[in-house]
Amino acid sequence: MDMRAVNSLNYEEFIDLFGNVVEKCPQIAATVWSKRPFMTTVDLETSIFELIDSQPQSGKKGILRCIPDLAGRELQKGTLTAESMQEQSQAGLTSLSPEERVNLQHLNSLYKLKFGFPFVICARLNDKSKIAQELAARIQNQPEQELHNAIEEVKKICHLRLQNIHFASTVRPSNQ
Ligand SMILES: NC(=O)N[C@H]1NC(=O)NC1=O
Repeated sequence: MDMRAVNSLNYEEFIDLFGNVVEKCPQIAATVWSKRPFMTTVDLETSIFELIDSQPQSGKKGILRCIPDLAGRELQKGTLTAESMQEQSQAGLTSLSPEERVNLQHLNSLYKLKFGFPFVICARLNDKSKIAQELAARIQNQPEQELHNAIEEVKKICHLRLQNIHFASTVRPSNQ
């Protein structure tokens, strides 16, 4: 990523580019814009992670509550963000058998009932069977441990989304 170009973006352009690196939380990009200049993508990522970590428990839960369920209502309705759609489809969640879908949705509901936020996992680093396994295992955790786990997954998703933006802006067709 050309950091000079990134650092010269006004806040509207910055939010356009980075507003969804944390799903449906453009306020995070809007806040870290004030931390410019960033030397590297890692520097930008560190600012985002520090902001997430500095949130009180209620703020962390708020971030998690903006994330759509895996194989949930928004996938069925076709209303996922482009990023989320790509991630869920890469993990095989768009081609579940009816039994797999019912199982995932059932566990998702139990998880939400217990913790008050959705089950979050970086879909691109897992596949549908690993996701179902992790969900069944993590639902056993204590609330504090699980809030920590879920936030760490948000950071993995954010890291990969930042990398996508990085490559989209640095890789050019070979004939240019
Ligand atoms: N609930 C949940 O984990 N959702 C997501 N994970 C991911 O990688 N993309 C998502 O939409």
